[in-house]
Amino acid sequence: MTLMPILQIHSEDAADFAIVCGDPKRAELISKKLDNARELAFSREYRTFTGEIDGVPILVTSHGVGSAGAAVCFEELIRAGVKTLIRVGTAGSYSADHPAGSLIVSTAAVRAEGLTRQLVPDGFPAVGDSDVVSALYAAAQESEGIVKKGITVSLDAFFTGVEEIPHRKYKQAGALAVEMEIAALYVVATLRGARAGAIVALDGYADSDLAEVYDPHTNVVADAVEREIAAALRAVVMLAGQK
Ligand SMILES: O=P(O)(O)O[C@H]1O[C@H](CO)[C@@H](O)[C@H]1O
Ligand SMILES: O=c1cc[nH]c(=O)[nH]1
Repeated sequence: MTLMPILQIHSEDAADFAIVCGDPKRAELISKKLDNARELAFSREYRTFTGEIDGVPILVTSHGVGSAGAAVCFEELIRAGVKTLIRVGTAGSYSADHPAGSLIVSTAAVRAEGLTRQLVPDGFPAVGDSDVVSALYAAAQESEGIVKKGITVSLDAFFTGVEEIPHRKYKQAGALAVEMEIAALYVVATLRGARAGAIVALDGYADSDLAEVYDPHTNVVADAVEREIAAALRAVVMLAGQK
């Protein structure tokens, strides 16, 4: 039995599946959908619950905001024994075709952050596992509302400084939305031999042309978060059945 030094969970409590999300309160919300849910640890921004969905053991852990801290969470979950990680997050949209309340399943992420540059060479892709992405997309399509799958962008900066973030170019190249941790998740999972996927609920526009006041605390976003949680849990059950 090994204690993970930062998450403060023991390897004996690990499950094959983990859902990860930025917000500790969202981790608690997800835990309430599980059978036999129990809090394992709340260390720094990392809050971990254990439980079961349709008899499948699962962990839920919050990873905080930003790739560097999130990567610590992904690394320790994998070291503890987790084999499949699913991020359930929020993101800003690049298109009025998928406004706030829509869901995006991330097939791959643009590595527009600094953490993965310290892990792998330039040009190394941040790609989701095809089985996990397919299960998430199939599960999400069972829900109401707009669901798309495609490339997302992972940034370090949430608020801009004097440097321009090339949102327009990412959008013209085909990216659908922007958030902060999927690239780290996909690179860490690939490096460590785990598999990962991600689904995000859109909470507004990130594109400078479409930008609006950022307010992720609306009913539209809360409904979308509920739908993505349900989709992620359905995907876990589907993936567990494929073994
Ligand atoms: O809602 P979460 O999972 O935190 O995801 C998004 O929200 C945070 C920014 O508000 C960043 O962590 C970003 O990736
Ligand atoms: O990183 C993020 C997350 C949600 N919405 C955004 O616009 N950006």
